[in-house]
Amino acid sequence: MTARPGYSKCNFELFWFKESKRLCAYISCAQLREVDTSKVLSEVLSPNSEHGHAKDLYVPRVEDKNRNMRMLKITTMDDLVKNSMNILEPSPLDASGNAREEVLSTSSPVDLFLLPGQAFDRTGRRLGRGGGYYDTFLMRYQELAKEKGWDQPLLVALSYSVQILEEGIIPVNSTDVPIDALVSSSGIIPISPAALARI
Ligand SMILES: Nc1nc2c(c(=O)[nH]1)N(C=O)[C@@H](CNc1ccc(C(=O)N[C@@H](CCC(=O)O)C(=O)O)cc1)CN2
Ligand SMILES: Nc1ncnc2c1ncn2[C@@H]1O[C@H](COP(=O)(O)OP(=O)(O)OP(=O)(O)O)[C@@H](O)[C@H]1O
Repeated sequence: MTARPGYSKCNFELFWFKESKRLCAYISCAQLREVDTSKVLSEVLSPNSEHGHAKDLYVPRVEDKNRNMRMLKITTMDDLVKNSMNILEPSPLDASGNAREEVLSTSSPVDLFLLPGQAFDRTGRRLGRGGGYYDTFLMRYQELAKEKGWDQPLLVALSYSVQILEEGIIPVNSTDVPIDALVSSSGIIPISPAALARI
């Protein structure tokens, strides 16, 4: 699988991305051969960019092996340090020693999640890395949004074309949270009514 230059540029012209004010995104890991999010996230964080700091960005930090992951706010890529799995993640404290804002404790909704995965299908199945981190987190977030009466965020997975498998191959269990849309270099696949309504 080769990296595709320009991938992020074309797909993040995406309406959903442009419209989002608060997003949760993964920090891509080359070893895991994930779609690169570094360029688009640097742009989100760059004060000189077209988007400025108009968007709040929260990224994952794994807390333990018990499926606990938090999404912490970062303001610069320098907020990230490598963890034991070689994935960049935010330190719990910012440069001034203050606890970073956690998305489940904030008072406004997230519009968009950019999700990683090993494989996906057109019915919204996502095969993660077996940690259950995202499924657990997404379930918690969706419950919070329900309690607060917020719109549910759009769950968009970033995929290489070869990671999109035929229907019925990816196993699902009751805890799997389906995705709303798939974005690959060959285009956008809206899946849920929410994605179709917002395209
Ligand atoms: N970029 C990124 N960040 C992420 C995730 C992710 O999938 N991608 N996660 C999503 O949950 C969480 C971390 N979970 C992870 C779980 C396993 C492996 C991993 O390296 N798995 C190896 C096999 C390891 C082993 O079994 O020894 C692999 O898949 O090759 C990485 C991240 C939170 N952050
Ligand atoms: N919300 C949840 N509550 C309880 N157990 C869960 C929940 N979500 C996932 N699990 C359990 O965690 C384990 C791993 O889940 P799964 O294989 O779906 O992870 P994954 O989707 O591959 O990983 P990730 O979500 O981190 O990308 C499974 O045993 C699953 O039943």
